[in-house]
Amino acid sequence: MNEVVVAESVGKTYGDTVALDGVDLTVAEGEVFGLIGPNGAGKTTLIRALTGTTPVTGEIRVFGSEPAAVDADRIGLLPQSFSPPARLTARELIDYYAGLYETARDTEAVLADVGLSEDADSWYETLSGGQQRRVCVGTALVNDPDLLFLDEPTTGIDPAGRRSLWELLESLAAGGTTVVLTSHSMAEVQRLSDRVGLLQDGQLVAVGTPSTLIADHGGTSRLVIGTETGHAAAEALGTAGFSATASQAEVVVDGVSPVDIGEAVDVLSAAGISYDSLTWTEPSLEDVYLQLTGESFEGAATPGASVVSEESTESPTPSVDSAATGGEK
Ligand SMILES: Nc1ncnc2c1ncn2[C@@H]1O[C@H](COP(=O)(O)OP(=O)(O)OP(=O)(O)O)[C@@H](O)[C@H]1O
Repeated sequence: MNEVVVAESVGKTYGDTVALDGVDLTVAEGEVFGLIGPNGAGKTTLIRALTGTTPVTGEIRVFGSEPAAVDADRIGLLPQSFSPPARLTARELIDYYAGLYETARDTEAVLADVGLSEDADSWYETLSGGQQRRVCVGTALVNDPDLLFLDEPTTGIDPAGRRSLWELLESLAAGGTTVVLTSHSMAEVQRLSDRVGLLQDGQLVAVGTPSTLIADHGGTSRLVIGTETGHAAAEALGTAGFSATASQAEVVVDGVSPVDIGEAVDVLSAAGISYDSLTWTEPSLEDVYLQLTGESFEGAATPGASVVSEESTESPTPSVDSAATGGEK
C-alpha cells in the first residue's frame, strides 16, 4: 500500500519545551490514523509539522514531497483553533473557502454533509459552538481532499451531531480519503481509526490497530459488583478462584468473561451476599490510554459498560444482552 505520510525522527522544541521528540510515523493511503495523548503531548504540533505549518527537525514526506510543497488542493486541515470571519454566514464561509481552491465541492452539498443546510444563512457569530465547529469541518472538506487532518473535530458538537460527523468521516474513509485525526474522545478514535498512535511527552509510545492495542494493553474484561459488603464478597469470590478486589462500595472482579458471570453470582448467593448492581465491561481504547499514560483507574465502569442487573437479590440469573464494545458505537 502507498504511504501518504512518512515522518522520521521528527523533533520540535519551543525554548526549553520538547514538543516532539523523535517521532517516526507512516500513514498509508486510505488509512484513518488516530492520534491520542494527554494535553501537551504534542498532537497539535505533530499535525502542524505534517502540514508544513511549523518548522521541525527530521524528515517528513507527504505524497512524496515536503509538507509545505504539497498541492494545497489535496490537503484538508481543520486546526484545533480556527476563527473564521464572524460576520459571514455559514454559506458565505463555505463559499469563501471553496474559492481558495482550483476545484471545490458544491457549497450546498458541503453544508448538508455537516448538517448546516437549515442554518446556512446565519452569521458565524450567531451559531452555537457546535454549529461553528461544523462550519469549520465543512471548510476542511470543501476541496474534497485526498488527505484530511482533523485536530479535535467534534469538540463542542452534541452527541447526535458527533455521530453524524462520524458517519460522514466513515464515508469519506470508505471513499479512499486518508485521515489523520486527533481527539480526546477514545470512543471516537476507537470507532474511526484503522490504527492509533499514543503520543506522550513528544514521543509515540504505542502504535497499532485499536484491537491490537486493546489486546496488548487494555487488560481483561471485568465485573463490577455494587455491594455494601465488598470485603466479604471479595473474600468469597477469591476463595472460589476469582481475582476480586474490594474498594469502597464495590468489588472489581478481573478476567471475567460473560460465561463466568453466573458462577460469580452463585458464589455471592452461596455466601449470602446481596448486591445492588452488576456491571460487566470489556477493555476499550480508554483502558489502553489509562494504562499507558499511567493515569489511575480503579474499577470505574467505562463508557462501554453493559449493566447486567440492577436488582438486589441473592440468586439472580443475570444475562448479558449486549457485549460492551468499548464506547459509543
Ligand atoms: N507556540 C508554542 N509556543 C510555545 N510552546 C508551545 C507552542 N505550541 C505548543 N507548545 C508546547 O508544546 C507542547 C505540545 O503542545 P501541543 O499543543 O502539540 O500538545 P497537544 O497534545 O496538542 O495538547 P492538547 O491535547 O492540549 O491539545 C506543550 O508543552 C505546549 O505547551
